Amino acid sequence: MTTTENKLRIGRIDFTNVWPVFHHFPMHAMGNSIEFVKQVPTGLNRALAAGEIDMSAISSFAYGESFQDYVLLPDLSVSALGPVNSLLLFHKKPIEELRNGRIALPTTSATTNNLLKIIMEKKYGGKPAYTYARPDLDEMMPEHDGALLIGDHAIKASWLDNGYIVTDLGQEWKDWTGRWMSFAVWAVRKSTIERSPELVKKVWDGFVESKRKSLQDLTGVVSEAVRTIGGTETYWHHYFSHLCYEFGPDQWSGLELYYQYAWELGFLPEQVPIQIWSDITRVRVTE
Ligand SMILES: C=C(O[C@@H]1C=C(C(=O)O)C=C[C@H]1O)C(=O)O
Repeated sequence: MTTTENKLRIGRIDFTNVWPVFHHFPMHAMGNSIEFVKQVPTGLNRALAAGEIDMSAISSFAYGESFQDYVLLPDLSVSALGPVNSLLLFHKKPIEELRNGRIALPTTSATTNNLLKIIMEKKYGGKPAYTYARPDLDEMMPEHDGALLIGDHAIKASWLDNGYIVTDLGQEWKDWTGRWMSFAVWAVRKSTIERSPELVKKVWDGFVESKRKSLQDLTGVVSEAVRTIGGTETYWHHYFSHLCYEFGPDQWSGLELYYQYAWELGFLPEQVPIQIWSDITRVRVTE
C-alpha cells in the first residue's frame, strides 16, 4: 500500500528535450503516490544527491559523482550520435584558437560543461579559463571568447542571427570518438529501490510507455513546443527525431569513455561503473 511516507519525489528537467518521456506519462494511474519536481539539470543533480528527491533525470556527469548511491534506469536517457542542436558553443574565433581563451559556462549544466573541458584539453590540447554564468548569451559574450548554452537557452539563441560561430558538442564528440554520448540519465537512489521497488517499477514502465507513444507520433510534443517555446513544426520534428531516448550497450559505451576521460583529467575522483537497475531485486554492474 502506498503511504505518504513512501510517496516518490521525481525530478523532471525543465527543458524541452525530455518531453517525450513525460508527455504521455500515465499520471492518472499513479494516484497520489508520486510528485514531480521541475528544475534545470544542476538543480536536480543537487536535490537527488541531497536525498530531497528519490529519482530523477539528471546530468550523466552527476551520476559519476554519486554513483555509490544511485542505480540507472534502463531504456531511458537523453543521448545522441552526432548533433544534438541544443548543446552549443557560441564563439568569436575558430575553436582551435580558444585553447588559451576565455569561455563562459552555464550554471545549468554539468555533463556538457565537462564535455567541453574534455574536448578542449584532450582534442585541442588547450586549457581555456572558464567562468560560470547565467545562461544568457548577451551577458556571457562581452567578456568571453566563447559561451556554452544547453537546453532551451541554446535552442532560442540558435534562432538569432548573432554572427557567432556555432559548434554542436554532440557532433564534436562523435567526430572525435565515433561514439554515442548520453547527456541525461534517469537515476534512482538505491535506498528508494529498497523502500519502494514496486512503485519504482511502475513509474519506470510509465516513462518507457510515454517515450514509446511520443516517438510513434511526435505531433503532441511538437505542437506543444511550438505553442510554448516558439519555432516551427519542422524545427521541432527535426529536434526530437535527432535525440535518442534509449539507454543500452551503445550508449553505455559512449558514457564509459566520457567517464574515463573525466577521471583521467581529475574532474571525477573515481572510475565510474555503469550500474543498471535490471529488476526489483537485482542490480547488474557492467565493466
Ligand atoms: C540534450 C541536452 O542534454 C542535457 C544536458 C545536461 C548537462 O549538460 O548537464 C543535462 C541534461 C540534459 O538536459 C540539452 O540540455 O539540450
